Amino acid sequence: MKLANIRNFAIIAHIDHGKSTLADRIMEQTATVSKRQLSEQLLDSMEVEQAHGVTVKSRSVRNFYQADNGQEYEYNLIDTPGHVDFAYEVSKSLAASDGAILLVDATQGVQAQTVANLRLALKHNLTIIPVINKIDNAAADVAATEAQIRALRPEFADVTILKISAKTGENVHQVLEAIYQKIPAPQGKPDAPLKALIFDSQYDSYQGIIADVRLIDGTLKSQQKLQLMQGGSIFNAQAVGIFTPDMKPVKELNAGEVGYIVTGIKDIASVQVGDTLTTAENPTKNAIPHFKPAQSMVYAGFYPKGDTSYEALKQAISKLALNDSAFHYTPEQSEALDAGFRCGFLGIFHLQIIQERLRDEYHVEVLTTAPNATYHVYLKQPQPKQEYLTITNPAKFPDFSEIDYVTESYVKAVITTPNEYLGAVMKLCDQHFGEMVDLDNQQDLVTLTYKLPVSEIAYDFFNSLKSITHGFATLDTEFLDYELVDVVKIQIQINYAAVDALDIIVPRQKADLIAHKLVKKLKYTVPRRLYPMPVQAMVENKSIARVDVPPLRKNAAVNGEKRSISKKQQLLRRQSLNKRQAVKSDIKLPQSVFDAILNINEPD
Ligand SMILES: Nc1nc2c(ncn2[C@@H]2O[C@H](COP(=O)(O)OP(=O)(O)OP(=O)(O)O)[C@@H](O)[C@H]2O)c(=O)[nH]1
Repeated sequence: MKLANIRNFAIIAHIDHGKSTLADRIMEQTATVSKRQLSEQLLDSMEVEQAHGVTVKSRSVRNFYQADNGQEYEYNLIDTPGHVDFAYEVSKSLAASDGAILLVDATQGVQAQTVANLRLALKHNLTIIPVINKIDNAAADVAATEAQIRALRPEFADVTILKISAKTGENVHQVLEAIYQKIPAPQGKPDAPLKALIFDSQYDSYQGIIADVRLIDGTLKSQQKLQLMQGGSIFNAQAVGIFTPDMKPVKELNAGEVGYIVTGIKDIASVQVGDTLTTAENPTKNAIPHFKPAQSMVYAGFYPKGDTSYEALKQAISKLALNDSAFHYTPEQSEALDAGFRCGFLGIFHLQIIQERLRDEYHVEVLTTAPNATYHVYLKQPQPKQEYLTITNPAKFPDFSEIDYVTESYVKAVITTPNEYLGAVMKLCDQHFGEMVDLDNQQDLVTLTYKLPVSEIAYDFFNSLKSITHGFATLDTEFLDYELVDVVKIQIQINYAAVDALDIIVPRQKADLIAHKLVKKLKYTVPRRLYPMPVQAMVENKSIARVDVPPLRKNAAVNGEKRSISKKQQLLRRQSLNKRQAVKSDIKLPQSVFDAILNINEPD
């Protein structure tokens, strides 16, 4: 296809505004897939996506469109996720696009993620086509939505805003026509040396790493000798192809096109998203500027569970990380749980999706520790060449006697809520040490901007926000900086033995409350023994809360047991022996113990 007839575009929107449904209609109306083939939301094929009804991974698909002007166009469409935790996926897709369809649900109007994704698209200099969706819905307020869209950008003031129903297909044809009329063709040079952006990748046990590429210049063929400019690997392309949306091999990919390449490389670390692909013989001079790596907001430990071995978990995690470049991991060792990994995520929903993908796609069982934020700990006697320690695992938090002060990562949280919930939202933010930065009132909606510590929103903040606003509020977060905080570590001892995997860092002000809640929860989740076991929460070497996990059987010393005196004495001897032995904890902690910590930070 000649460059002038290629269009690469993404569909961006707030969550549930209909991106995947529009992608389905586009594939149907361009006959990329037949109506019969088209199960609903064809591109959301992952199990987790179907279970949650959301897009998690971006996906690209090539369509051929017979336009009303008599010409044929190649439309490379990239469907993107809408949830805040997957903004990094969106930004990778946008780097491979020249334009974006900005879809807004007429029943909800412009929402937080509409604005955030539009901002991202403008950062990539994309041409935007605003489209109003769900006009068939009785609750649609098309005029109000149109006014909101026009108010977003000065250049939207007099553009045509299309009004469609992705569900019924009404006016989707107008979108197909607007794509070639409005979005520019790619700018590449077909005769220049090969320059291609790797914007995604996945691992196949037979074919090795398969990378999604967007060609800027040149041609990419199978059996070509290729080179990765950052990673340095040199390899022969095993095959090249396109997504239709299934993988379909083609002879070559040309400047401006989007497709995949089978690298044959099995070493997972050698292919990085954002790298530039070129030929080994005649390489391009300048690499494409690298993406900014995604910044992890929350961390949690992953440990093998059940029949899963450490090696199996390691394999699964490294393959998954290849497919999700916002997911980071490093090996770690816990006294209580042995060898595992400290993993970084963009948010709690991201963590949940990764857990489920490990289970569904890699069939490994994972024990997940309670999530935490990142801390910078400044010591009284700093280590040489190290101003502060970066702590992503509470077990590594230094002893309080060595600490001078601690700073914690903060985010800017933009919350959009209907007016009636304003009071409840402000109260929630106050309870989480939020500091209001801005309040903007537009008709029935209020947009609140808060500065919040990551640890306060890492747990259940988003769910609490959804619940107090009956699902109407939206949350958009952006990393700000590190700020001074007064925090302490709560250490848990079960039967007098410290369990490092249960360590948590909390604000000093809340330590007492959280410690009491925590031991109470542990009372019913720690597996029982034949004897009672104390569970204690320690802060700065002092026990501040304690409960006893009840024994499995009655205590032999309890009155009313119909046994002989000698039998009782024998039982008592055994019980006290058990107590003395339990110096190092040998208790196998089930997932429910860690889940008990998950929402500990929430007000009752
Ligand atoms: N009435 C009506 N419903 C629609 C229309 N378009 C999408 N929907 C429905 O809206 C819901 C969300 O649509 P999706 O296409 O999954 O939305 P999405 O933007 O891809 O969502 P994420 O991938 O989670 O960000 C689904 O139940 C669709 O059936 C439309 O034009 N009219």
